[in-house]
Amino acid sequence: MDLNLQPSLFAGEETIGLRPLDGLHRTDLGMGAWIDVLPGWLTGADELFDHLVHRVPWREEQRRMYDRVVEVPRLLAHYRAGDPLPHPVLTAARDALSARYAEELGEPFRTAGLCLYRDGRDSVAWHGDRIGRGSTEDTMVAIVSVGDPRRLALRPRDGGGPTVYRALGHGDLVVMGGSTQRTWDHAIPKTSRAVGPRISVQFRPAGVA
Ligand SMILES: O=C(O)CCC(=O)C(=O)O
Ligand SMILES: [Fe+2]
Repeated sequence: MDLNLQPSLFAGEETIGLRPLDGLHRTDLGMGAWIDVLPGWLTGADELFDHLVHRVPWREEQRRMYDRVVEVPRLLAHYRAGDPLPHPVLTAARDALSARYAEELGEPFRTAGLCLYRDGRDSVAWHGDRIGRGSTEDTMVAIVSVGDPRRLALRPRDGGGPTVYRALGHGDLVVMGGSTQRTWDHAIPKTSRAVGPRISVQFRPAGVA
């Protein structure tokens, strides 16, 4: 794969693992929506990036846009409930998140979607994860990011209020919860800055997409 992979300063030095979830910080977005953020949850993020970029069976996807078929500007991989994940730390992350949010979520995280943004031209347009139950029910989508940070943008669907940004990469965790998927949209905007690749891993409960 032709990726602009920067050699890491710390390559091979940090063990891939998880820090405690204690430092999670919640931001109330209003309308029952919130995000929890924990920078640097994952240690050895550069090593994990390297592993995932080479081991995951990345797919290109096309999408029909009116009368045209367009390339989705990022690479994708999807793991259904029960599928083995591409690194044991992702299984540990999913289980730690399920335990942490058990009471509030009422069910475990089950599926994992992986996205690879090769450079600043890769992106995802404004959307909510509303293909499944997220359109009608409160739910959660937890995202672990490795590689160069990209901005996750969130804005209320009704047009009221300013856009919220969080730069995510290098092992950061964000959890979108409550009504976020149906009352807010999110996006990874394109950027003209010179950025290296980023991989995001999204954990969702069954029936949320
Ligand atoms: O890359 C990200 O952090 C967000 C991806 C996303 O919103 C999605 O795949 O639904
Ligand atoms: Fe999304």
